[in-house]
Amino acid sequence: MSGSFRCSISLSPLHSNEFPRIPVTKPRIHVPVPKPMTVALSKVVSPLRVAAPGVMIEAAGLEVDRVTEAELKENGFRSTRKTKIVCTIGPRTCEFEEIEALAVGGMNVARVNMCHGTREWHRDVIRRVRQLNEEKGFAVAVMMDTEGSEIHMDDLNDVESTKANDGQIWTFTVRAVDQPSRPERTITVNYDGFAEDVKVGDELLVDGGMVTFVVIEKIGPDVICRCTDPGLLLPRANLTFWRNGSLVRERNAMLPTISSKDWLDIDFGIEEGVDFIAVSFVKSAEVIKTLKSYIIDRSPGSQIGIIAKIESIDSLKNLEEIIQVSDGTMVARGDLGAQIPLEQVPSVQHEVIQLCRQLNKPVIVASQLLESMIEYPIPTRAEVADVSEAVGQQADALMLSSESAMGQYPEKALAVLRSVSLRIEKCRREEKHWDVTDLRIVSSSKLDEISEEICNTTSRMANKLKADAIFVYTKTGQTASLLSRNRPDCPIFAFAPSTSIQRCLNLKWGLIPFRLDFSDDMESNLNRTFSLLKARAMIKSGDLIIVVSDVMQSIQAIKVP
Ligand SMILES: Nc1ncnc2c1ncn2[C@@H]1O[C@H](COP(=O)(O)OP(=O)(O)O)[C@@H](O)[C@H]1O
Ligand SMILES: C=C(OP(=O)(O)O)C(=O)O
Ligand SMILES: [K+]
Ligand SMILES: [Mg+2]
Repeated sequence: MSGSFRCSISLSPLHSNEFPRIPVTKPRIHVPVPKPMTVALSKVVSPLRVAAPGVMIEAAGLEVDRVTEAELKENGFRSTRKTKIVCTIGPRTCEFEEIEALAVGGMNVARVNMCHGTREWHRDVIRRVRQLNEEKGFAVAVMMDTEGSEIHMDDLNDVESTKANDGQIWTFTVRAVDQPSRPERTITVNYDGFAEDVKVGDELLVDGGMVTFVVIEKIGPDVICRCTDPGLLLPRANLTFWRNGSLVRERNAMLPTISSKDWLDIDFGIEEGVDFIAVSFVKSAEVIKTLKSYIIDRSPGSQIGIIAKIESIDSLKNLEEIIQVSDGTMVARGDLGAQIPLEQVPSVQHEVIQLCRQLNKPVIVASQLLESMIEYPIPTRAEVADVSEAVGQQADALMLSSESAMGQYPEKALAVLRSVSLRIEKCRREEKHWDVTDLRIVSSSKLDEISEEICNTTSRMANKLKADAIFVYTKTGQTASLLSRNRPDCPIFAFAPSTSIQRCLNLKWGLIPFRLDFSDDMESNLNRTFSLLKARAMIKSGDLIIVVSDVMQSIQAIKVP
């Protein structure tokens, strides 16, 4: 299947919250920003809601993210957004109201990056997300991203950035330099072997080439460099070094994927009950397996999903095994682009997305999607094209990094992701792209294979019959996931018995996760669900629903009574 496709162009807006027309000649002036979901939210009044305004109570045992509920009502069933959105929480978005604004704007997963900030800072953020979920009826999942053993600069004494000019001489050192007495143009590096690994003549790339130096001399722990490509040095920026046009992987290639600091962060993540742990610089499947058994030992029955970040050369060599053992993957294009030639990044993205789909794992496309929106209120056309490509390739999720962590327009960036997703998904539906992909069998037992075939058939049936929704009653989330993998036209309402499964399903394409206690009696489950959803005006008589469950291996097509 190819990620590119044609799309007919309509001149009138399709949805009130769709991406606005962009002026062609004068960029960055007075462009209306897609309307946030707040208006729709005020309409979400249901008989089940009995507490203070905006607070959803589990009055009758059915919980759904209230923004999703609003989106469903506003856009209609088939046009509900399928592509999920991950937002990195940073200094710009860490207060309760700021996180709430992102949740209202459609954030499905909040990511904290342990590379920055203190554990206390992250704890506060995680707890605010949880509080928001509990008090306001969101189902935002939390992802903790490890620092990993990358080589990076220190935090620059807490200054926001510092400029390196052409020809200037800078010292990169592994000495512990006392902060106040640090000489000018001296940067400390976190990796002890750094000075030994580099050689005179090596190129030192900051953040994959945002600033470049050449090594001119080594004096013990100090590496003296001349700036050859000037630019801004940012706190904790990543460092790679290159020799004769190739990435140098000396002893640093032997650094453990999970450092001792990462293990402490992982303990912290387990204690705080995060939903996902994203592992930076994964090289092999082994590390994921080790982490999984560690988590099971520490926290039996834990639902924490492990996301493998594809951002190193080594991960590309072991791609399939890594994806196989992980619960999801992130195409971490930032560091990936510092380790392989930039022009190879798009094809790696395409390959990882395809492979994840085949192996039934969710995939996130990350980094620089809307980089210019750190500073500007609208994106560049090229960025919109990049987002469109990722949505067209049917990635499960898109991620904001600096745009939401420290940019000036986090909510606008989120609105752009939302509206581009809606638009491109609609194009795909109109083009009927659903019948082209041949999915390989992923199940290892005959019983699972039957479920898998049921899911494939269900999706085809739902597309052909133009069903309004697929309902899936899923105890582990697996059946829901197999449906999502088919990327059907209509939304998949996934009823799961726990809030942790509900949150984990939030990362998967097209799944609308509900928390619902259900029994083995499908008829009573259905009657109950229909009446609960009808009471909330989420379905109506006559809607065509295809129903599957992992309790009973069957498919039912039902008109809502
Ligand atoms: N917890 C935090 N505290 C301070 N700054 C942060 C935090 N999280 C993110 N940031 C800022 O947002 C930027 C983008 O975040 P991210 O993409 O996660 O990190 P990085 O660019 O280091 O890979 C970071 O470079 C940093 O400046
Ligand atoms: C998402 C990425 O990882 P991080 O932001 O942690 O460097 C990346 O490198 O693209
Ligand atoms: K990280
Ligand atoms: Mg990275």
